[in-house]
Amino acid sequence: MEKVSVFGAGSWGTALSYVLAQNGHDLLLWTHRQEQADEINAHTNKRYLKDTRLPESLKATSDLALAVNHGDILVMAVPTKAIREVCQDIKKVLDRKVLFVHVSKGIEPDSLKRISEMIREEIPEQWIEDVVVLSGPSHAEEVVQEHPTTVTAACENTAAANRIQDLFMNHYFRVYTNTDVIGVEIGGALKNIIALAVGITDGLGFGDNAKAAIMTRGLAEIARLGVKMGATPLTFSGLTGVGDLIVTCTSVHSRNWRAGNMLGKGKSLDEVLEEMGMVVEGIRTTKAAYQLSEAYDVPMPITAALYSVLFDDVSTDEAVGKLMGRMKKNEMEDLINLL
Ligand SMILES: NC(=O)C1=CN([C@@H]2O[C@H](COP(=O)(O)OP(=O)(O)OC[C@H]3O[C@@H](n4cnc5c(N)ncnc54)[C@H](OP(=O)(O)O)[C@@H]3O)[C@@H](O)[C@H]2O)C=CC1
Ligand SMILES: O=C(CO)COP(=O)(O)O
Repeated sequence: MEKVSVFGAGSWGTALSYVLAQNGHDLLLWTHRQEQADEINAHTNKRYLKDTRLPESLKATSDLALAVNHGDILVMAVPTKAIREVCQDIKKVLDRKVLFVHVSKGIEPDSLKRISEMIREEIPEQWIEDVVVLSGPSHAEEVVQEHPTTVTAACENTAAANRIQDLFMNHYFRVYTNTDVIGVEIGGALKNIIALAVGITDGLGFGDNAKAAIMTRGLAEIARLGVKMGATPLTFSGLTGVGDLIVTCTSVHSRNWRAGNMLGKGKSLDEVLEEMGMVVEGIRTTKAAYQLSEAYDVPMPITAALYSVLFDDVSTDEAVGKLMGRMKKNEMEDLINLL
């Protein structure tokens, strides 16, 4: 049994706490809202997981110091834009080495940092045993129904990845390991952009041909950038690459797909965000990925088209027209450029 604290009691932090509590670990879930801690201690979190009865052993607190002092493993499950703020609060209390795990999917615009890099920037090195990324095709709503789910624990330190594999693994939650932290973080973050784009094409009334086109060419541009950043190409054919792309682009649970779908149906970005009430990571990540494509000089046409819709007021019809009218290409140009 491990002592674990999870920070962030939205859909994913709560679902992972469900798994950890069921696995018999000594778990404390931190939320920044006392009324939410009270609700979780009464075994529900209806805003995020409306039909789920949480295990009796899943305890929550809004006392951050209590949560920091409780865990030998600290799991960061807040949206990307809150990672630095929560780390800064954790740093004020932390006085010993702990293993960090993060489960969020995003890249910070402007700094262009991945989440593991942000954690390492905010927490003093002396208190970090290591940082493990847990990512893969996994909607919270299905995890708490105990439907079979597979994810990856990534860390260059295989002992740390193995420890997190053991922590989460059970009969419905299967965890693989990988040493390619860059590939796992880039795949997990950038698939949200492609899910937004697929949502748009579905909202526009296009069919499965368009969906397959965006998913396949989307994966090509994610891998093109990731490899240039130092990722292993094979990671993009794994759970955190094509696996997470499939789940996010085809599931009704996906907030990114749903947000894109509303955009495709003509709603404004503000209207969409108001209606969602949950994080849509792909929007900020589109900005970051667009900046990364410029910084690394990597063509990312789908990302650029989505960026123009979200931030430059280009209509979805015009963006589709531009993508379809690009100059002729060899499908294997990335491979050809490598040889
Ligand atoms: N949902 C899923 O199935 C999966 C999500 N993820 C990733 O996990 C991360 C979290 O997503 P998810 O749980 O779904 O998001 P939700 O929108 O469901 O919940 C976000 C949670 O974070 C809290 N929060 C926001 N800002 C702060 C802050 N500054 N300090 C403390 N708490 C804060 C929110 O609090 P409040 O309620 O007060 O707004 C809420 O509890 C994202 O990066 C997402 O991509 C990864 C895999 C699966
Ligand atoms: O990352 C996820 C599934 O693997 C969740 O995706 P959404 O944020 O689009 O719901």
